[in-house]
Parts: sequence; C-alpha cells; structure tokens
Amino acid sequence: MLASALSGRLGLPLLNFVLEKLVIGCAVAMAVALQSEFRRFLEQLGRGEFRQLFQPDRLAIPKSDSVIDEIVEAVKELSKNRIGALLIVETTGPIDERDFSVPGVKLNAEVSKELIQTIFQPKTLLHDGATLIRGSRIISSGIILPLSGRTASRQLGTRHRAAMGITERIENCICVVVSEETGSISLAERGTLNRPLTIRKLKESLEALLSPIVDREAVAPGLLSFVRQIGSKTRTLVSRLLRLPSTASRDKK
Ligand SMILES: Nc1ncnc2c1ncn2[C@@H]1O[C@H](COP(=O)(O)OP(=O)(O)OP(=O)(O)O)[C@@H](O)[C@H]1O
Repeated sequence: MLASALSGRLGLPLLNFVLEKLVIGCAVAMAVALQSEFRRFLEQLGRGEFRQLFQPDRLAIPKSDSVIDEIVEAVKELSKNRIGALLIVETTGPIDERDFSVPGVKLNAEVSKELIQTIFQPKTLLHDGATLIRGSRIISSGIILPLSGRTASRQLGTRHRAAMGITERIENCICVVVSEETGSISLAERGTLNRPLTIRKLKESLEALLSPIVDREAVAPGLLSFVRQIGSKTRTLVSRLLRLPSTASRDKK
C-alpha cells in the first residue's frame, strides 16, 4: 500500500496501477482465506461479547492433565489389543472441517478412555476413519482425511498416511495413530510421523506439545489469538503464491 501511494506521488502511473490491483487482489485473497476467523470474530462482536475478545481464547481449550491421561490410557489399551485408531487432537484453535475429505458424524461428548476405546471397536459404525478431539470434547468420528503424497514406510498404509496428510496441511493439530497390524503407536506432527512410541514417550510428547499452548493461552487474549491466526494464514498464502510459478514451469516441462 505504501509503495502504491509512493508510486502515485512520484508520477509512475503504470507501477501505481499494478500495485493498486495487487493490493485489491491481496485483500480479496485474505478475505477468502480468513473467512472462518472473520466470521467467528464478527459473531462475537455481533453478540456483544466484547469482554470475551480480550479474554483467553475459549477455543484453545486447556488440555488438562486428565484429558491427556484419558487419551493415553485409551491408546494403551487399543495398542495392547491391536485395535487400529486415529485421533486428531487440536492444538491452537479449531480446525476448519472443510479441510477433511468427509467430516464424519458429530458426537460432542466428553473425552473418556472408555468412549475412545468404544469408538474404535471394529464392529462399531464409527470405527472407520478418524476421531476429532477439541479440548476436553470428542467432536466427531468417522472422519476421512486427505492422504499425504508421501509414504512413511512400506509397512504403513492409509491410516498413517492420513495422519501425515492432515498434519502437513494444518498446523494446529497433531494425530495419534495406533496400528491395527502391529499395535505400534505413532504421533504425527507437521506431516512427520514419530514412531514407534512407548506409552511413556506418547504422554511426554502430548504434555510437551499441548501444555505450553495452555500456558500461552492463559496470558494471550483472544484478539491476539485472532491476530496470530491471520499471521499464520498470511504466511501460508504467501508461500503458496511464491510456489506457484515454479509449479507452473514444472508442469510445462
Ligand atoms: N483417509 C483416511 N482418513 C481417515 N481414516 C482412514 C483413511 N484411510 C484409511 N483410514 C483408516 O485406516 C484403516 C485402514 O488402514 P490401513 O491398513 O490401510 O492403514 P495402515 O496405516 O496400514 O494401518 P494399520 O497398521 O492399522 O493396518 C481404515 O479402515 C480406516 O479406518
């Protein structure tokens, strides 16, 4: 915008024209990319929840030790009994469910080891696919995720590739995977699969990944969280735009 104003003052009409169009294009792209954040922000404003805007983000719900314990206990049992499972755990803020290939069935139930184990029993209707955990709630089950283009190992199939796929697309989640074949436990973060994990290592990793977020959210107001989301989306948008020309030239070849 500054460059556009400067070029206007310096009498460079062509540059000014191009920069103006670029500014409009960026504004539209940002509005599209940030629509879910804007919607939530405007909804809060519309409801007159001004105080909540300056309070810790309600959506980055504290992962109390008990939630981590329930997840770890469930995974321990599933692994022991070689029952395949795939859990998506949100870290900062909610995931846009449009990033899922199939959104699954809404549950909105309290996290408990019993419920997690029940969901993944092979005879239940919801055992296929992933289960989404937001804070202390199980939001939905039977979610189909986009697969990663990469394969972690030849022994690992689509469940593990789905965990890699969603965590490489979305920064604010991690996935816990239990292999049906071997009972091994994996943790996917930013597209990388850490495996095999012991139960102790899983607990330590979950505490390390989720607890600092709780501490930060406790001091960071909701507006800061909103600004952080804008920053993260802007970085993704810019990196995608920068990757476009090289992809196009590769396609030509
Ligand atoms: N895209 C997906 N999103 C969510 N879950 C998926 C997806 N693809 C497969 N799954 C789950 O993984 C199961 C199949 O696992 P598959 O054997 O192909 O993977 P795997 O990584 O080898 O896992 P395992 O070691 O448990 O066998 C399916 O029954 C389904 O529940």
